[in-house]
Amino acid sequence: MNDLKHAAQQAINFMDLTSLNTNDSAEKIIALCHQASSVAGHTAAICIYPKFIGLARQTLTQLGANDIKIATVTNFPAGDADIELAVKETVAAIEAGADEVDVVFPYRALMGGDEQIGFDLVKGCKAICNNKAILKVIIESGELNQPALIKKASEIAIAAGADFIKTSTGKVAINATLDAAKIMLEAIKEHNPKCGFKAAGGVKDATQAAQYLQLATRILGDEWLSQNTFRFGASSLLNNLLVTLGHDEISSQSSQY
Ligand SMILES: O=C[C@H](O)COP(=O)(O)O
Repeated sequence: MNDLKHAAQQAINFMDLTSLNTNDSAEKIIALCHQASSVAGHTAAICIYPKFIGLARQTLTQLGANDIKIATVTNFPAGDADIELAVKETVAAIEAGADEVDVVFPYRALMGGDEQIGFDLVKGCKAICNNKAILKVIIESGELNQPALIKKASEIAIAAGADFIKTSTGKVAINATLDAAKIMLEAIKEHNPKCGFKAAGGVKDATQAAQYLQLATRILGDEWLSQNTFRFGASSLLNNLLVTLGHDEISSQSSQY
């Protein structure tokens, strides 16, 4: 297998196949579950709105694909500084059966100089997730924009117990970038290499995916890289990876759903 194919295969295994659109429907989520159990292997997770968790669980069970985790989002996409609401949404997500919760860090509060609220919000959500779900913290690196703020948000999230730090919601102008990823991966290396990293938003092809994987390997080493520490959050990457691996495009595979 050449390097690009190897990266494509890894990226499938490390992917949170995502659908977080206002027009998501039962049919679309069922199709997403089918796509996630791809001919080239299962993705790590699907990432969907909380109201679809039950349907996704049922569908994945029918497919014999319960190894695919169900991730959902809270405090999303605004990243408000309302701890009570973020915790309440996280409680509801876990009660609905989420395996993984991607919570948006109150990044605008941090930009306004408040470092405490982000810590408290992440700590509050982590206390709910503990032993039941893993917590990914979306720092919204494209909005933070400045390297010092990206580093600070990463450090706060890690200190408050994040299982992963994640670049972006996919809903703002700038989503995952290699520059932001480098800062976040270095923060993980410095503060807690058990914390994972998720590049989300705008990762569209195997070449881009390979760049993120190489960066992570360069900073944290080959042994660090696994489904437990690295994810891509992506809605359209899978198709390109399948083609890279010599399979049919997913649109034709999923047209029956
Ligand atoms: O977390 C994942 C993103 O929302 C998906 O972004 P994308 O549509 O650019 O792949």
